[in-house]
Amino acid sequence: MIELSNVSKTYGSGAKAVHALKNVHLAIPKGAIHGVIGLSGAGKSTLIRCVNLLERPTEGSVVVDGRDITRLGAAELNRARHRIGMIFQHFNLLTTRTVFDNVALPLELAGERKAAIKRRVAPLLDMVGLADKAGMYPAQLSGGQKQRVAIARALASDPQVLLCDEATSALDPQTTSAILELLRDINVKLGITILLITHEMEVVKSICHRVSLISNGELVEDADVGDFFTAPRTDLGRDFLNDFLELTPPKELTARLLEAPGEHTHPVVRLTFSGDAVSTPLISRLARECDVDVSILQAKVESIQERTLGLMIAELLGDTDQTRKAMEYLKAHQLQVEVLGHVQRDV
Ligand SMILES: Nc1ncnc2c1ncn2[C@@H]1O[C@H](COP(=O)(O)OP(=O)(O)OP(=O)(O)O)[C@@H](O)[C@H]1O
Repeated sequence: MIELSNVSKTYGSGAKAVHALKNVHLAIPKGAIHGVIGLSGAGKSTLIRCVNLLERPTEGSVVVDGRDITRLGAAELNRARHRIGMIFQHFNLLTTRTVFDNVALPLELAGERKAAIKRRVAPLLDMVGLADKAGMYPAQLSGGQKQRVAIARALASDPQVLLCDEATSALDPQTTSAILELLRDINVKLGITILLITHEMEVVKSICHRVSLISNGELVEDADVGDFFTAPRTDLGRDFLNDFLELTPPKELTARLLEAPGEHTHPVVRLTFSGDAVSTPLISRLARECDVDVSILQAKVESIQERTLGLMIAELLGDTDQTRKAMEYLKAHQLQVEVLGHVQRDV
């Protein structure tokens, strides 16, 4: 449905050139919900704006529903854009128009008749749960209600694709989940393909099927959401995951962590396990089979889509041979083992 091939975007030129996107390839099938995550300035907004040509790529093609929209003339591009809805972090509603008139706007611009507009807007307001707010003005609405109006407006021209630019970033957690629920509903009921950009892993976890990670204008990961949350492939992916899961070693331990092992040190490890490993009593088996003690400092079990993910930070207490054997044992049982550092052993 959406296919970006070799897309690059450079702002400015010469010494002031900013390479916001570099050779991006991205394929999103019809009906998918795809998230793009990245740090501030990574290129998320530029990427999503290239999909409806709010930004024109410097290079590459953007194919939406089989047509390369970078090659369309002005009139054709305008028509193509009608089938690509977009919602924004700050809603972008017209303050002097009522809720009804905001939703009606794209239809008015398309030259629809009043009666047809009325027939179209009423069910849309119903769908987003604002049937009783048609005559109100944006200033009289909460943030969540404003975003619902923006969603109804984006759906007015019957789009095949909905682009969401940090659509929940200005909302509190409860309102965020209600809006995400609505987006999921729209995806299921109307079969609309959704591309969203966010810096919130919670958004990705809640509704996305796949996720891409963007860093300095490059897509560095592109994975099924379950895979990304259980086994990110890059350091940045792991940082996002650990921040989201809040699984960082306690401060007093970090202060004592040494980078390299010493004569009387033992390793502190972060263990990530999924699938069968979650329900297997691996830690007690590890203690028995490798003759080590395991001191658990933090542990957490998360449900991500249909999969369970376990995380743990632990000290492995034993001599060098025992702890090495313990790490091999864990890896052999499909756990990811990351050595966070080493702490001095009490002797
Ligand atoms: N119109 C512009 N002119 C020049 N540089 C720009 C322009 N828009 C974005 N940039 C630069 O391009 C890079 C990517 O910006 P972009 O807004 O796409 O990132 P982002 O990931 O969406 O960031 P944020 O999460 O902070 O919104 C940044 O270095 C930014 O400063």
